[in-house]
Amino acid sequence: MSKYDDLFTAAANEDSVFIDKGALDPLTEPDEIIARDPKEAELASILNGVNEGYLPPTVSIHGPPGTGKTLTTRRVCREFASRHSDCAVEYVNLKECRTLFSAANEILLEVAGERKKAYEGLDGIFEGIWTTLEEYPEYTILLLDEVDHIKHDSNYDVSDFFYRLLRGEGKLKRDITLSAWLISNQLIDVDLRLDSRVESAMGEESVYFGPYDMGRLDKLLHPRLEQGFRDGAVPDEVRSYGIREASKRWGDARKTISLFRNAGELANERGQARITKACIDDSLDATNKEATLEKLKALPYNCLVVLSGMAFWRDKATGEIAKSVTTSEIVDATERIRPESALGERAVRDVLRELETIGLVNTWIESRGQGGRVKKCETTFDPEWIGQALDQLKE
Ligand SMILES: Nc1ncnc2c1ncn2[C@@H]1O[C@H](COP(=O)(O)OP(=O)(O)OP(=O)(O)O)[C@@H](O)[C@H]1O
Repeated sequence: MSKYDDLFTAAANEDSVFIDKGALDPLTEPDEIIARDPKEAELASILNGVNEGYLPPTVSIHGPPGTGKTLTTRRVCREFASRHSDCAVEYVNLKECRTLFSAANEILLEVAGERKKAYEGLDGIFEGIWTTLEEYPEYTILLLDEVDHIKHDSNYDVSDFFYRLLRGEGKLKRDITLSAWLISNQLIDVDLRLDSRVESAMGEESVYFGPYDMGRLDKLLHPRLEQGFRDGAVPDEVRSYGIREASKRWGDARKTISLFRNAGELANERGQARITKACIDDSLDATNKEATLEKLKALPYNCLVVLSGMAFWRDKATGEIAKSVTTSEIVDATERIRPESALGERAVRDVLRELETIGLVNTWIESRGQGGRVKKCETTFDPEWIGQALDQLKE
């Protein structure tokens, strides 16, 4: 026997709680969309416009993460297009696009299979898009996913980008019918502060995907748990407990699927034939931490500077990171940690407002008698994770 035979024998787990772990990967496309019939009907009714000679210029598909926006919208649109030769659907995810130029180039790549060079500018890219779409069926639906990730950059303005997409000269000249479906966590015209000329060019249509309640999460998880786990590995009361906690905390299908997979891994590590409530509890903490670290790592630079400033001060007695700090303490800390990117009081307040909106920080005003009033803040998660997120970003 080679050392690898021993290695693989030791790694094999005859008593694993899993029989098909792939079923517990949220990236695995399910055969069926579950518990979203009303949303599928709303989307179908908008699509039916093709039969009536009209598609809205934009449709906003919004709602919190993991609520099935992408899965449902893509599936329903594709099924529709496969039944209507006068309709084409293209899907582009804008998550990794750092500039508006690269976002437009992603769209061009999807429709034409090529990218333009920087010197051709947005004009060149949009010209390429319209020339290609001229050859397309009468109606084109462009699904733009994670559209809230695009931001103003030093060369172009988001409103300008959308104006070209909706009312570009090349498009109007060729009489192209394009319906842009904007998938995001926020209502896009509010989030991106689009100007009024763009707002008036956008459609009114919007479809909201709310968080999943317990009943829906249960239905959604049922086939995955059946397929993923051995018979009896997830006792009924543990399954209900996990689903109840997941719906209370997140209402997010992706996180709930991961919750059960992590809990199964913990049961295996602990040599248990079944998942217990303790595995769910530990997995809830781990899933929460994982999700928060992901959120932190995706934040803009100034947000990370402010959070580092919050985690700078230590409690003298315990040595732990101070639970709450004032805005001037944050300003002071940013000067000490990163003098080159230190932030003033006003900038810190703006960033704190942003962090509070996305649920990472709580702020309040504290009265100090004669000393006046100060704004205080604390993180909604363990502040030690800030350092961990920064370390992961350096890796
Ligand atoms: N109704 C559903 N039926 C079956 N599986 C679902 C359903 N909703 C979500 N899922 C599962 O959860 C995963 C995440 O869903 P999806 O990507 O559509 O969410 P989203 O709302 O677009 O999330 P985000 O805003 O984070 O992009 C899907 O890949 C799928 O595995």
